[in-house]
Amino acid sequence: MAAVLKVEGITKRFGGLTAVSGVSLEVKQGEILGLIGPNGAGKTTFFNILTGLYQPNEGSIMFEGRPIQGMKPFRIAQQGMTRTFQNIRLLKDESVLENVKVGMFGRTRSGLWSAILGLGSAKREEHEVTEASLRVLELVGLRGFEQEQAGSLSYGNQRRVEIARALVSGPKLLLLDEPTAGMNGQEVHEMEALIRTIRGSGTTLILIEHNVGMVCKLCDRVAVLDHGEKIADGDPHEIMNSPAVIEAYIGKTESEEGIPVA
Ligand SMILES: Nc1ncnc2c1ncn2[C@@H]1O[C@H](COP(=O)(O)OP(=O)(O)OP(=O)(O)O)[C@@H](O)[C@H]1O
Repeated sequence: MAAVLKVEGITKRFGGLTAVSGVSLEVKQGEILGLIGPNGAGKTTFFNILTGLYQPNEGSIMFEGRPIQGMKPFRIAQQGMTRTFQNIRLLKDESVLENVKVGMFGRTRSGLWSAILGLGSAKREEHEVTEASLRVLELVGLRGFEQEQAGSLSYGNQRRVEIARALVSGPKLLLLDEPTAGMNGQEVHEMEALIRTIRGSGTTLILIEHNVGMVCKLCDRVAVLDHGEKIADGDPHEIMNSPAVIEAYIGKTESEEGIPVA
């Protein structure tokens, strides 16, 4: 399988703190890659670098064979890499439909003046954006909710709106930052099914997730960050049993601390 994303030697420093240190990673077409690690390991910083919010101090990023460093976030989204955030970021007073349409910002061809003057091309485009938004709402299971106020939806459904917004432009690679954070068991179960549906529609995914059970069930491969470094990359079940990964999660081993590890 071809690599959709190829990251080599990415480092990001904040003053004296190295949040991401020499990380290399490949993501193949059609796979779900889990990105895990303890709190503060550098996972979100890594997403922020991929999507252009932060510039790395070192390293290179190739997306579909083209370098994307230095591009602004909206340009990277135009290239086909979109994301959701750990904290839900919706226009809570706007309708679900309007929130999803925001995901097409920068993708439309008609200029501001055609829209203001009500020209036919702008109207056609508006219709296409609405149709695309409704299709993606169907995919995430929210058809029928399009006129609801986004802020009035349940937590789980607000996350679905965020995902719909990230999907409406038809990305090749979707980055999900803790999509099940704060969800109950039923919502987690539904999110797993949605992620499978998204992959089934041909989108490659990287998933930051603390729910290890879900990672094992869903991901084809898992990469582990600890203190900014990639300490493992491979089959989810093998990774979860790796001593280095167990130690990263539960701290020092009994040989160092004299405390039996449960
Ligand atoms: N803008 C910033 N300025 C300074 N330090 C930052 C900044 N962003 C992140 N950091 C630091 O970089 C380190 C990695 O943070 P990051 O949020 O990437 O970790 P994480 O693995 O996503 O953690 P969590 O699982 O808790 O979300 C942390 O020590 C954090 O405090």
